[in-house]
Amino acid sequence: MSGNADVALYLPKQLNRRLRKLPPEVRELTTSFFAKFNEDFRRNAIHLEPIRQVKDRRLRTARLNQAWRAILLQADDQEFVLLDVAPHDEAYRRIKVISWGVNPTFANFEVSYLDELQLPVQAQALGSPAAERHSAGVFDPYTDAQLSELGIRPELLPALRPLATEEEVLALAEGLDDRIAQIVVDLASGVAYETVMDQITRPGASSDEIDVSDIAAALRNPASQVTSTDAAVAKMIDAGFEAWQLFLHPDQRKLVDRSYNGPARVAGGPGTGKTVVALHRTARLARALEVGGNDRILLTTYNKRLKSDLERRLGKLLDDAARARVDVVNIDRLALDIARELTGERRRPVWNDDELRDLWQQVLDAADETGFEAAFLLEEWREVILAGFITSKSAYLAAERPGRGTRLGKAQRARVWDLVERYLALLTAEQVWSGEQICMAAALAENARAWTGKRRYRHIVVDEAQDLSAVHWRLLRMLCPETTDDLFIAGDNFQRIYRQPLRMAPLGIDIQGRSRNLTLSYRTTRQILDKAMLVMSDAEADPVDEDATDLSGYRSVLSGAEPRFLPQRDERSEMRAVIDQVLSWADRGAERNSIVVCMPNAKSVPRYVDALQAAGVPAVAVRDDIPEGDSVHVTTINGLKGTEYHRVVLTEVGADRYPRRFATSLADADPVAHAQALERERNLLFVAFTRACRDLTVVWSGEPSPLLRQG
Ligand SMILES: Nc1ncnc2c1ncn2[C@@H]1O[C@H](COP(=O)(O)OP(=O)(O)OP(=O)(O)O)[C@@H](O)[C@H]1O
Repeated sequence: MSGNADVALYLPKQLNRRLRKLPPEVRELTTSFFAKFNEDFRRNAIHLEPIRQVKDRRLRTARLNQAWRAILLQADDQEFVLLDVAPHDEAYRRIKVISWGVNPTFANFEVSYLDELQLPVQAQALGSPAAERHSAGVFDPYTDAQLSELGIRPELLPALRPLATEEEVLALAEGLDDRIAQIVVDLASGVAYETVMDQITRPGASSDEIDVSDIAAALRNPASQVTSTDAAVAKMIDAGFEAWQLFLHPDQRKLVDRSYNGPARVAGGPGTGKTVVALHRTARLARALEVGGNDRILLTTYNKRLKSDLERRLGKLLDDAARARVDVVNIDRLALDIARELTGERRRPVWNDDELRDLWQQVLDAADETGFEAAFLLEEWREVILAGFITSKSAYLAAERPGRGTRLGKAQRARVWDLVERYLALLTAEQVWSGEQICMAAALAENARAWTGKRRYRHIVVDEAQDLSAVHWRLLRMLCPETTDDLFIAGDNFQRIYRQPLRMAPLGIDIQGRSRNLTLSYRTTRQILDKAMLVMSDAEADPVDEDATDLSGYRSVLSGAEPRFLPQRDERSEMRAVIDQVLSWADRGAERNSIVVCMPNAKSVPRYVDALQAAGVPAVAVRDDIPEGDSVHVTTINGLKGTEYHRVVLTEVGADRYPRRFATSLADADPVAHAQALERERNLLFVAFTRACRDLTVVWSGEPSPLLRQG
C-alpha cells in the first residue's frame, strides 16, 4: 500500500483476465483508481455508494470515470476487494454473475465469474451438431456432499450441475478460482475422486477453524491470490492473466511437476499445450533453484519468433528474481555467443542453408563431381560428420550413419571426404562460418569446461524440439550435467519442417520411458483438426523415434465453422480470393491482427502485403518479432511455427507450386532423401492448418497440390 497505510483495496488474480478483455483505457483507469482509493477512499471523487438493488450492504460501487464503475466488496472498515469493473448501467447485472466468499475448506477468499460459458454457446451458434450435447451432467456421478468435501463452495454447485461436456467445463473453469478450476477439470477429465482429494484438497485444506463470515481474515491468507500494493497491482493489470497461466489440465500438470531421472519429453499434436507445459516447467524449476546459488536454466528453441514469445510469456509466470535465473535464447544464437566468446571473432558472418548449399554446389562444380547433390552433402556433413565428432578420413570410412537413407560404400565415402575437405577450405577462404561449425565448436568448448566440473546450466527446457539438428543436441548435452531433470523436451515430430528424423540416444539423450503424449487441443476446432488429420493420413510414423508417438487420440473440445477450400482459375483470381476472404472477415468485425495470410514461398510475402494494402487493408510482413498495431499479418508458413491466429488464409498451394521444387528434385538421385523432403512438405501444410484457432481458408490456382486432402 502506498498511501494511507491502513486502507487496502485488493485485486483478485481472477479479475485480471476480465480486465484484459476491456479497452486499455479502462485498465489504466483501474490502475489509477487503486492509487487514489488507497490514498483516501472517502474523498468525494471516489463516490463510494451502496448498490440500491442488492440487500448486501457490503457491496458498493465507486466511480472510475463518468462511464465506468468499480464494483467493490467491503470486507471491514478499511479493507475492500475490487470484484469487477463495468459500464455504469451494467454494474448491477454484473454482480449476479460474480460468486464470491470464503472457502470453508481452504480458508481463502475466492472469486469466480460464472458467465464464462460463452464458449459452448458460441459453438452452437457456429453450428455444432446438437447430438454432441449429452443430457447427462459431467458431475452427475458425485453428490453435492462429495463435491463440497472436495472444497467446492455450495454456491457454485448450481453452475456446475448443468455442464454436459468437457468443453463446457473448460469454459466455466476459466472463470473459476485456480484451485477450484483444477478440481473441476480433473474430475471432468476422469481423474478419480480419491486422487483429486489426495492431490488437491487434502494438501491445501486448512487445519484451522474457519469463520466464513470473516472476509478480512481470508484475504490475508496467501491462497487468496489477491494483491494490494499499487506497484504489484499495476504490474498485474499491465501483464494480464491468460487461461494458460491459471490452470493446467491434469495431464499437463503431471509433466510440469514430476521429477525425471534423465531427459524427458512431452509430445503431442499441435495446440495441445506443449509450449505451455515447457513454460510452466521452466517456471517451476526456476522457483526451486537454491536462493542465492549460481545454478541457471536455459529455455531454448529453434525459431526466433517463438523465442521472443517464450520470453514474453515466461515473464508472466515468474517474479523478477526467479526470471533472472533463466536464459531464453534461440539455439543458434546461444551457439554463436559461445563461439564468439571462444574465438574472440565478433564479425565473421554465418551463412544460412541456401548459401551453404550454393557453396557445396561450387565444390561439386570445381571437382566436376556429378554423383552427389549439394543438398545431400550438406546433410551428410551436418548429421554424420559433425554430429559424430568425426575429424578424420579413417573415422568417416568406418562411421555409422544413423538415420541416413542412402548407403555409401567405401569408395563413395572417400569421395565425400575429399569434397568435405574442399568445402572446409572454401569456408575458410570465404571467412565465413556455417551454423553447424559454430555449434560443434561451442559443444567442444563446453565439453572442455565440463572437465572442470562446471556446466553452464543446471536444467534445459527445449521447445519445438523436432527442428533441432544433431549438432544442436550435442551442444545441449554438453551444456548441462547428466542428472535428474537435466533436459526437458517439447516437440511434435509431425511438425518437423527443417530436418530429417533423428535418433537421439546416440547423442546422449535417451528419453525412452520418459516420453508422454498430450492429446487434447486447446487451440483448433474439431472441424479444422479433421482436415489437418486428412493431410496427415498418408504420413508414416517417425522411423527412428525411440519412443514412437502418433496422433491417435488427438482431439479438440472446440467446435466451429468448416474450413473453406477455394480453388481458383489463375494467380490473379487466387490473390483476389485471398483479399476477399480477409475483407469479409474484417467486415464482420474481426480485428485485423487476428488474421494471417501465409504461403510456402517467402518471395510471395511482399506481393501479398502490397495487394492487401492496395485493397485498403493495412498489412505487414512478419518475421522474427510480432508487430504491434492492427494490421493483417503476412508470412511464410515457416514463420508461423509455434504461433496461432484466430483466422488463417493459406495460399499458393496449387500443384505447380507445392511441394516445392527442391523437395521434388531429389526424386531420382536419392529416393530416401526425396521421401523425407516430401514428408517435411506435408508437415508444413499440417503446421499451417493447425495455426488456426477458429477459421481456416485454403486457396490455390490450377490443380490442388497432391499433398492437400479436402475430404
Ligand atoms: N491448460 C490450458 N488452459 C488454457 N489454455 C491452454 C492450456 N494449455 C494450452 N492452452 C492454450 O492452447 C493453445 C496452444 O498451446 P501451446 O502453444 O502450448 O500448444 P503446443 O502443443 O505447443 O502447439 P504447437 O505444437 O502447435 O506449437 C495456446 O493458446 C495456449 O495458451
